[in-house]
Amino acid sequence: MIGPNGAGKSTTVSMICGLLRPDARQVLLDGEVVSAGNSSAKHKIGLVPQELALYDDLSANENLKLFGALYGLTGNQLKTRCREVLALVNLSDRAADKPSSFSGGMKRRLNIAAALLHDPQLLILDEPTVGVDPQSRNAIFDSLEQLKREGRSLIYTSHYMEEIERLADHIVVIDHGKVLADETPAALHRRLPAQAALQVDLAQPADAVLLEQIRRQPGVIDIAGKDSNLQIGLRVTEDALPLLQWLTANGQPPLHFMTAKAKLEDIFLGLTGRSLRD
Ligand SMILES: Nc1ncnc2c1ncn2[C@@H]1O[C@H](COP(=O)(O)OP(=O)(O)OP(=O)(O)O)[C@@H](O)[C@H]1O
Repeated sequence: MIGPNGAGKSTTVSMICGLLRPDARQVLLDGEVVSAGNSSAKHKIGLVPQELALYDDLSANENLKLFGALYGLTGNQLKTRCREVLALVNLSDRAADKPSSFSGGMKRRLNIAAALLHDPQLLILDEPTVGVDPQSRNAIFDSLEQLKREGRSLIYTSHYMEEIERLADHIVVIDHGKVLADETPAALHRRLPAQAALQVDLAQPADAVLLEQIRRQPGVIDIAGKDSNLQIGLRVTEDALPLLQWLTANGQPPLHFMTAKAKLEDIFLGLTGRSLRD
């Protein structure tokens, strides 16, 4: 789920977890209504809240034991689960240390471990990478990808399209409490008029006549850049080869070229607008 600041992501997460009652309709999990009073449905959910929920005076393992006990785990089962979730988030060697000595990324990973103790079917993560460095972000994503491979469902909120693109099989874009798109990444991508970009360096600067000729070639949506360095928006990647052949045949063989898939970020900005949010 992606949306700018204040879009309603955390509110939606609170409703899915039964922490907030929707004004209309209801949340169903496996056909069961999720509500404050339905602990069987809530037991199937693991929540990683936006705010860290850890006790600084307890070690990582003691924190997990406490959360596990709240879910009704005891004895060997509790011990085993603590060990398993610490391994999943790569914190086994820091089990005896207190979160106060952890980096932001390690605290986030411990928070994820806490949400997994009771082996939930559905893991909900509310912007779990806020304030973490790229290394920790990558480690978090490795763990989440492993959970996906194990068949667990994830609901992940973010305002970074690159995170959503890496993880999601289905993307929901929300803003001002409304769903703006609800589809697969491929379907969302198809909404872009130019789904590919071709960057070319020509031997000589392109004049107005050449630019107009390029603009009329099949698949060309728009042209940016200037002189001999052009960025050409193409309908699909397959339009690149005929265009490169046409340039060569018309005395402008590209010195360098590169194709790239257009970014879903543009769709996100197109749907939610470019104005700043507070
Ligand atoms: N469907 C809705 N209808 C009306 N108000 C809503 C709705 N969803 C959220 N809000 C209100 O919008 C505000 C921001 O919501 P929320 O904190 O859920 O946004 P967010 O997307 O999680 O933002 P951030 O990225 O900054 O954490 C809150 O005051 C919330 O009560």
